[in-house]
Amino acid sequence: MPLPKAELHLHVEGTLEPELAFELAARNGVTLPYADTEELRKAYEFEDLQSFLNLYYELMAVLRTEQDFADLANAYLARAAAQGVRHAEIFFDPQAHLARGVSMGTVVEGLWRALGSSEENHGISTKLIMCFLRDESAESALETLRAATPYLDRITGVGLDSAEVGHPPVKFREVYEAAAALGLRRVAHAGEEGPPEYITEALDVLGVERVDHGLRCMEDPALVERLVRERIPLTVCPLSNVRLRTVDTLADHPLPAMLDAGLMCTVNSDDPAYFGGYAGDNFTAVHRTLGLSEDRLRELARNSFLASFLEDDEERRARYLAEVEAYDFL
Ligand SMILES: Nc1ncnc2[nH]cnc12
Ligand SMILES: [Zn+2]
Repeated sequence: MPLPKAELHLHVEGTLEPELAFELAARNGVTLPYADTEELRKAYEFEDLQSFLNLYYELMAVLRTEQDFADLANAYLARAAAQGVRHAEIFFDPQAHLARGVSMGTVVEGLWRALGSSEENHGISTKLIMCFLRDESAESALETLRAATPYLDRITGVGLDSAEVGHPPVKFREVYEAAAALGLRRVAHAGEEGPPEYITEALDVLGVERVDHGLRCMEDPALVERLVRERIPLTVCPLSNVRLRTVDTLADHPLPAMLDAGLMCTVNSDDPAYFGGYAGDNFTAVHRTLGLSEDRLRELARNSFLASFLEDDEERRARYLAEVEAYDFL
């Protein structure tokens, strides 16, 4: 049995495996510019975040109906369950779908077909986090939030993703204020490719409770000290950082230094279909390559539940935490 964990940084569109992409393409009469899954997999060589995003948005063309989104989420939940994920807070990118003529209702209700029965079907509790694309306008983000208002009972929080550099958090001050007023939780990608200042801005201007990635905080000791003092969780994604060349190799990953500094890190998969591994694979990789001890792995798993938005169900959180403490690595 794998170590129980929560997944807090997972883009559902990034779980689209080549096999499912071709299946949905056939179902929806969409032609992909790749002959087969093998040729598609060969395109998974990324230079940086943008080169990945180009493929990520291109493949979304196959997602058209509620059932497509349900199938996508169910396939993820089944894989996550096999890797010890007990709770998942799942990102989705509505603007990428709205732009293709797929409605907010299709996306949210489709995902909900899987998430609403995830506990029974997969033993995983879930929450949904709606992300704004930071390379789109602030007005578009506000429109997206408006389009989501009929579905807010399904949505726990908002996030910020896509191309980071040149799109500082401050651009989204207004939509984050509006989201907070609606009672939504707030997270944002910051310090993946962007500078440490973006992390500070995400905290101070957007009021985020967790920072997604946050890796580049390590360039600013004062910021590290603050993140430690305020116990701000960072959702680190080791295999993603290698594939997107944020770090040279996994052996160079700053995760051990981050933990030694006292940062509240969690380990997550980001876009597992593209980056070579799901949550458990990321844990295994940091154990094997970075030599993280069993105590450190347990700390990462504990942090994942502590950093999750389970305030509405503290009993459940306590149960998951007890599972982590009782876990026997042998
Ligand atoms: N790692 C990542 N960074 C920014 N935006 C993303 N969208 C999907 N994955 C992402
Ligand atoms: Zn991400």
